[in-house]
Amino acid sequence: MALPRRVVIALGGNAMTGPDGSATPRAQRDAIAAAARHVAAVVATGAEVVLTHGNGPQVGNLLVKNELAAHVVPPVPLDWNVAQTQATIGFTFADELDAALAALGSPQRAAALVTRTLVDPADPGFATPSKPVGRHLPREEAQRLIDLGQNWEDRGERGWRRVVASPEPLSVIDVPAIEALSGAGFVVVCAGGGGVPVVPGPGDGDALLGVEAVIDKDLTAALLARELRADTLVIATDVPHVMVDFGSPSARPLTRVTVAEMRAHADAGQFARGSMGPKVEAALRFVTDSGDGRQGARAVITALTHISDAVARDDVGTVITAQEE
Ligand SMILES: NC(=O)OP(=O)(O)O
Repeated sequence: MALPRRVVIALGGNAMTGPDGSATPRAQRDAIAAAARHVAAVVATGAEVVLTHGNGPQVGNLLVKNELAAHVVPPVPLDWNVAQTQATIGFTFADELDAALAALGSPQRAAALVTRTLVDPADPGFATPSKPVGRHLPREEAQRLIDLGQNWEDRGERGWRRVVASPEPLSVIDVPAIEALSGAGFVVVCAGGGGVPVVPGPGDGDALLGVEAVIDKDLTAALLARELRADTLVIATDVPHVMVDFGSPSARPLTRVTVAEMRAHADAGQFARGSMGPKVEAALRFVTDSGDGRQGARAVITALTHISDAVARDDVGTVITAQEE
């Protein structure tokens, strides 16, 4: 297998909290330091690396702070919260990536970019909140907040979680800046939390406007990878493989699958909405939409601890390709 030239890596917001879901600054810094070492190992393979990350736990916590302090200081809209999470996670990643790269003897350094993603103001995702954010709560506490007008849904064993509007990403506005930074040798941290959602201004030549939503970062990662003409999209999660028949005696890991096989599994309802579902959808979109004359675009879904092996080898994680190779 030829080593990829450009790799986009997507990390979940949960990978940047403590093992118990703790989102204290110390827990987030420690988790990001561990993740940065794995990302630096990918850089050491020689690929140009662009890193994007989630913000589900962090942006949900900012929402709570806004609401609790609303009688003291003016609350800010959700798109501002997304930008704030890009800044805090971005600078922490830049610090930790710089250290991890230096430890490997790499001269490369990181740069974090506040990034906007265009969405359609008429997207149905605004009317039907679906993106889980923030902490899990027991049903009784969630019900109290539902009674106050919030949207919460049952997320199974861990409890209930708030859901917010989540439109489809249409275009990553700042791709030219990402390309310039990457071309100058930086490991670029960008499009965090799926990007700050923006819509066109009301008139010709008007500035873009932020809108209150949180975009799914895996779907933005697929779009970003395609717009950057990456060879490989790596979606890091907490399991080594995507499973089918999960939780049943016939459960089995998927290793190498074609787009057609993976689409059939997805259509059969194998992957949970709000967890493995968007990762699989993102992988399918990237491989399908990258079929514009380039050979070998592939997506890998695997554990964070396996990402450098997944870039250098073709037998690690769940590998999705256009056709059997
Ligand atoms: N924005 C987003 O998808 O974040 P998570 O991956 O943390 O849920």
